[in-house]
Amino acid sequence: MRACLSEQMRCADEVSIKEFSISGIVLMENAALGIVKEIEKEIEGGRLPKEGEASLICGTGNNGGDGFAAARHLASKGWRAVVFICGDEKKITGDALANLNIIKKLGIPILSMEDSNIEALDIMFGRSHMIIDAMLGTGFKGRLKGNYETIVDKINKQRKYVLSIDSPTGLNCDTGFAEGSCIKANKTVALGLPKIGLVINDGPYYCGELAVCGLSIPEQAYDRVGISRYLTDRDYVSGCIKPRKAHGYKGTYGRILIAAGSKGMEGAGLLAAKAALRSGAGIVELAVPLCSFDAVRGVIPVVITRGLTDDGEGCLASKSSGEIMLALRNASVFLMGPGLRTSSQVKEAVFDAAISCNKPAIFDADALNVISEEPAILLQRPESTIITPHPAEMARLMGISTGEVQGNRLEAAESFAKKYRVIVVLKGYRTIIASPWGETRINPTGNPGMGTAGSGDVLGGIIASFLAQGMSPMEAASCGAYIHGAAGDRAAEKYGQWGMVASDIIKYIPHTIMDIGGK
Ligand SMILES: NC(=O)C1=CN([C@@H]2O[C@H](COP(=O)(O)OP(=O)(O)OC[C@H]3O[C@@H](n4cnc5c(N)ncnc54)[C@H](OP(=O)(O)O)[C@@H]3O)[C@@H](O)[C@H]2O)[C@H](O)CC1
Ligand SMILES: [K+]
Repeated sequence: MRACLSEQMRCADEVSIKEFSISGIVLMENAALGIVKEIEKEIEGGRLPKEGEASLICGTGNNGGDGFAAARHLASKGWRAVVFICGDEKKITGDALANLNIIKKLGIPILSMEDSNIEALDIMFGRSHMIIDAMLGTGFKGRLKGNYETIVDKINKQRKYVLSIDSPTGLNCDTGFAEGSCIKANKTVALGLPKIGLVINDGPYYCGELAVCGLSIPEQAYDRVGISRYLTDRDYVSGCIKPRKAHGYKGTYGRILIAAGSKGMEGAGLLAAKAALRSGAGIVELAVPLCSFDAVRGVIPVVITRGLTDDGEGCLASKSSGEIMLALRNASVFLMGPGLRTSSQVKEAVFDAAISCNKPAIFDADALNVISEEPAILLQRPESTIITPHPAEMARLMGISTGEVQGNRLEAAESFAKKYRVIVVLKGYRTIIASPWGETRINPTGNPGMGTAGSGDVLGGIIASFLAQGMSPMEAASCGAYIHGAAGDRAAEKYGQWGMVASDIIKYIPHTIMDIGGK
């Protein structure tokens, strides 16, 4: 599913209205129907009573208009809807005014700043079973002004069920950060497309559950606006995980060469190798420095192992790149980096391999740490190269601080991907997958328990595996991040976020793939 900026949503709205003749009042009506449908799901799930009192807190823009229309539909379903208008009623125009006039005629109680003391809100909220936040949506900018901050704080204090229309009031829909007070919703119904700020940074925290109501805006409208950021969803992943061929054999599912490890860091390559096999790769060969060879040989019987010349100090020697190139002749995909450590010889080996390898490749961990000394080396690789940095590695690659990366995750990943013509998988909360051609995907799965040693090695293995099985690099990176996160979510259910370790993520890869439709 696509995700967009507020400005892009406004443009898509305009295209729908002007070019496809879907009038604004139709969009607003669809919004109201979609909101009520989501409320009905909450009733079915026992999170709301069948009928009760709903307080709809409406702003003077179209977000408020959605609230007026939703009040009408709720009233028709037996709810006692009470509307509170924040701000100057005279500012209400267009479709929002049309809906306000309807609810006035229907006799739905409407309170406004003029005839109601703001303190009366506490009594109103106290009686309510549900508070609907229809104050501000995509029109909100900066920090809450006027009475909004007080009202938002009052709503949050109530601890009632809160549903936000389009966006929690106070949240910047583009950045996913709130500069001041912000509604903490139980559910947010995004209209049209989810805005980027709802799915990154603090957005998911304020949104609660995220539902999307399409409003009948056609895909052509989004194409016209050029929206090329996506939230990876289950349907996308299950579409990429194709049934295995009846006549397939191990060679059909690719052969991966993993160059990894150093003395004492043998686990990294083993985790990547096992994750690759558990996600369907045909053959996996693990190449480690000779000094680590005995520690990996036979640990996973189904993994082929190979020793590479070491530097006598526990790491790869620079001349190992020739041996890597030999091994790569049989491979369809190359993964380099987990546990290599950094040294000038490792750097030479990585650079030689990066320049000489013409197979699809993934560079991870220490391979990225050495590449960060001269990132331009990536320009010598084919465009399909994937890099999987965590925020500190991304910061090193870009020569900025980790804080700067985390404050602008999307922009960091996208600008690096474009500049160095690689697919960037920026790990962390809501992993970003950015391509050189402008397509970006945000991954919704995963949990804080995945911040554990070896978790990134598992991700590298899964991506390599999907690549080896024929997915495009963008699909492999996006589906890899999704399956890794979803397997991590299962591991967290079983062991808890505190207790789970990287090998637990691997344990749940097969079930996660089966669940998504892979036989
Ligand atoms: N997605 C769609 O296709 C549809 C969306 N709809 C809904 O419309 C809103 C967007 O409506 P819009 O009127 O453009 O904007 P808002 O209602 O979100 O907000 C406008 C008001 O916001 C005030 N504002 C802005 N910044 C602040 C602030 N920092 N503090 C307080 N108030 C603020 C602004 O007031 P000014 O005094 O600054 O002018 C406006 O009054 C979208 O989110 C959907 O809910 C359609 O209904 C259907 C199609
Ligand atoms: K809102």
